[in-house]
Amino acid sequence: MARITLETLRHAYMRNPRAREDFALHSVDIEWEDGGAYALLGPSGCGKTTLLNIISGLLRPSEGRVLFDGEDVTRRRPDQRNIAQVFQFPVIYDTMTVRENLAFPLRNRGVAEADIAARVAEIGTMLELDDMMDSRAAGLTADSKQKISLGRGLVRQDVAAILFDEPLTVIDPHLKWKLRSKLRELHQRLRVTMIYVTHDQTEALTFADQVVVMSAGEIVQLGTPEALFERPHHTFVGHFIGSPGMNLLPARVAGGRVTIETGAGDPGHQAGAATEVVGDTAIAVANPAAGDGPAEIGVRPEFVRLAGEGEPGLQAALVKVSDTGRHRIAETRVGRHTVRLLVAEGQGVPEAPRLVLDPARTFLYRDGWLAGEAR
Ligand SMILES: Nc1ncnc2c1ncn2[C@@H]1O[C@H](COP(=O)(O)OP(=O)(O)OP(=O)(O)O)[C@@H](O)[C@H]1O
Repeated sequence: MARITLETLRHAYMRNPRAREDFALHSVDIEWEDGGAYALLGPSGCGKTTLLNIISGLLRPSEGRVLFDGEDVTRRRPDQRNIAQVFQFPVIYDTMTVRENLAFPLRNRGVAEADIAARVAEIGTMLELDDMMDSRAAGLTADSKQKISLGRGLVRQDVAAILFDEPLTVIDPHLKWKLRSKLRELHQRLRVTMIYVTHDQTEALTFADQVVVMSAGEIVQLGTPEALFERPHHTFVGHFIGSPGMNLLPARVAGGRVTIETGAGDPGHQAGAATEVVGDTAIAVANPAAGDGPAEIGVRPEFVRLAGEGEPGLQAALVKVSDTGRHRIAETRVGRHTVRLLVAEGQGVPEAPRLVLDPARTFLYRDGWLAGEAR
């Protein structure tokens, strides 16, 4: 096992990259602790696979260094790095039995036969493959084949890390949940560094102790699932994590005072009388609002509530209330902007509600980043 450090990595697939958009990865700096369970989360095309392939050595970065326990491995080939990688689709030998497939990575490295037999049996049991150990892989379902792939990734005990690239894509939805919990349990037993790539927030949040969120070739936050929820470092994290995501409203800072720009006075604004917001509304935020200029306010629907009788609040207009099964969500307009909030079962929402944003959970963002926070 190893601590993996990525130092000022950049990668471009094209020759002579010039513009920022020519790079698939921009200046990635991160340290993966030895034995950690990480999820690498981000939308399609943000650079997750590129990052994973740089760690495993399938790809050499255009710039920067990869260190394992402080040792520079940037120029080492995959087979010299001791990394196990599980891909989206099964990589197995169809003509071999399940047992032979699982044993293969160990035989390849000259592990003693008695040790192979014990380890293969253990992994087979963990993945519930016991009753098919002597069947040929060719005849098995896609689910079972992918379980073998997972097993081949997990079977070696000497690896620096195991990398999973969307490994449950081909798995049936009900089995997906089970396997994800299984992987988490295996991590707790094996304590090997695991990096699990996904674009699915549920998958990331249930698997990992630490989630690395990527957007457009950049890491925008590394934190626990709670930290990503409670204090998003970037508006992208606020929006991408959570269902529904964070409310974002254009704002302005002047002399330390933060006001929401409701857009109510804009010529294009078609609000009815009840929705009209007169002027801009001062808002209390949790982080420093230093420096005048344009900004954004972010607050999650969980931290917006209806004002009580006579309590001041942000004037809004109700658009609709929907029930997702898990929550009731009220969608409102504040001037030109949408603000969603969670409302309790049976709680009435007036046509012209006033909204209170929890000042401890309302943040100011500048150019997308949480204001006043070190990156
Ligand atoms: N072999 C390649 N040649 C050229 N461009 C590539 C290559 N592989 C990836 N890219 C580009 O690099 C960027 C990052 O791709 P990457 O596959 O790393 O993203 P991803 O987050 O893993 O996406 P997905 O979830 O769709 O796999 C994308 O713009 C992609 O088009």
